[in-house]
This record gives sequence, structure tokens and C-alpha cells, in this order.
Amino acid sequence: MQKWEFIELDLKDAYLIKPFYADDNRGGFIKDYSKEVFEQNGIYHDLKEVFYTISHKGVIRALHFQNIMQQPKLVRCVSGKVYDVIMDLRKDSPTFGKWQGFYLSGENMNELLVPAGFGHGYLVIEDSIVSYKCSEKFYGEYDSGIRYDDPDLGIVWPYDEIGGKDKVINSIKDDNLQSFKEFIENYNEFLK
Ligand SMILES: Cc1cn([C@H]2C[C@H](O)[C@@H](COP(=O)(O)OP(=O)(O)O[C@H]3O[C@@H](C)C(=O)[C@@H](O)[C@H]3O)O2)c(=O)[nH]c1=O
Repeated sequence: MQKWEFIELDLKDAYLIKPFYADDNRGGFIKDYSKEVFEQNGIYHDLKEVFYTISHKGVIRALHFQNIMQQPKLVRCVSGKVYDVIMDLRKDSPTFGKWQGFYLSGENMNELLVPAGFGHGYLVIEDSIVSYKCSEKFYGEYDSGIRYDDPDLGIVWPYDEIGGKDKVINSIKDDNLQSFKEFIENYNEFLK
């Protein structure tokens, strides 16, 4: 059995959460969200939307956020394995511009609480299903991001685990995302 565990991360307001897990002769039981347990641990995360993404090995979905009405999200890899990156993009935060990466997998069951104002994305190491439990809804018109491989972000993606950077599978939308420099220049439009 695994009990709930809430680990505060170096990036302010972000958490790595180990969900409740029990197994028996039939298999396993995972509870990865409980309003009550979260609140007992000082996390207020009401749900507005839950969605899932299904990805092949090598897919990268990054680095995403909403310009306004940002979505706090609880992210878990339900099956497979991803390398998940969060970056604090809140100008007034002591950890602004810093990133952290975590392996999330069906096996380790870890989930990340990604606060509002963070960029989020992941590289798929094994064919994966990732779940999102969001406390704000998706607004397509505010959908935005920064190019995952912008050297100014300094994110070290484990390309070797997918056979090299040339194996990355990316969307056209993500190919055309702004740079970190452009994001900073447009900062006044962000975090309204
Ligand atoms: C994210 C999202 C997408 N969509 C639509 C838009 C589009 O037609 C289709 C696929 O959307 P995208 O290409 O934006 O999906 P994707 O690139 O997987 O976007 C996601 O990436 C990760 C890293 C996140 O953190 C998420 O918040 C979200 O930004 O689904 C919704 O209807 N609701 C949603 O909540």
C-alpha cells in the first residue's frame, strides 16, 4: 500500500504527489485526486475539466500555457512513461525562469501539480496516456507556449532515450511557438 504524499518542489507552489495506492490478488487501486485530502494538505484544486492525451514514443508536447485564465493542472502518466517539465513563468515569483523535470510513468504513479502561470510539457519516452485534471477550463483563444528547444530556456530533454533529437515528433502548432525572448517582450499581455 502507498499512502498519499505531498512533496513541495523547489519551484514555488508546485508539488509532486504520490497518490493513494492499494493492491491485492485482483490487481491495484489508485486514487489520484481527493478534494478533501488535497485541502488537508493545503492544496485547493477544484476540478473544471479532465482530459487525456495519447502519444507515441518521441512525441513532445511543450511548453504550453494559457496567456490568461491559466489552468492549474494535476498531471499524471496513466500508462507508459514521459519526461515532464514545468517552468515558472510568473514574473514576480522567486523561481521565475527556473525549470524542473520529472519522470512520470504508469509504474511510479507520480503526479505533478502545475500551478497557474507555469509552462508545462513533456517528452514521451514510451507510448503513453497522460491525464490532466484542471481547475480552469481550456480557452483555445488564449492557448500559447514557448518553443521547447529554445536555448534560452535551457531545458535538458533526455533525447537519448528516444534515439536522438531527430526522432522528436512535434505538432506544427508547437513548431511555430514563440521564443522565450519574445515571451518576455510580450510579458505585459501575460498573467492578466
Ligand atoms: C488542451 C485542449 C485541447 N483541445 C483541442 C484543441 C485541438 O483541436 C486538440 C489538440 O490540442 P493541442 O494540440 O493543444 O493538445 P496538446 O498539444 O496536447 O496540448 C496540451 O499540452 C500539454 C503539455 C498541456 O499542458 C495541456 O494543457 C495542453 O496544452 O484538442 C481542447 O478541446 N481542449 C483542451 O483542453
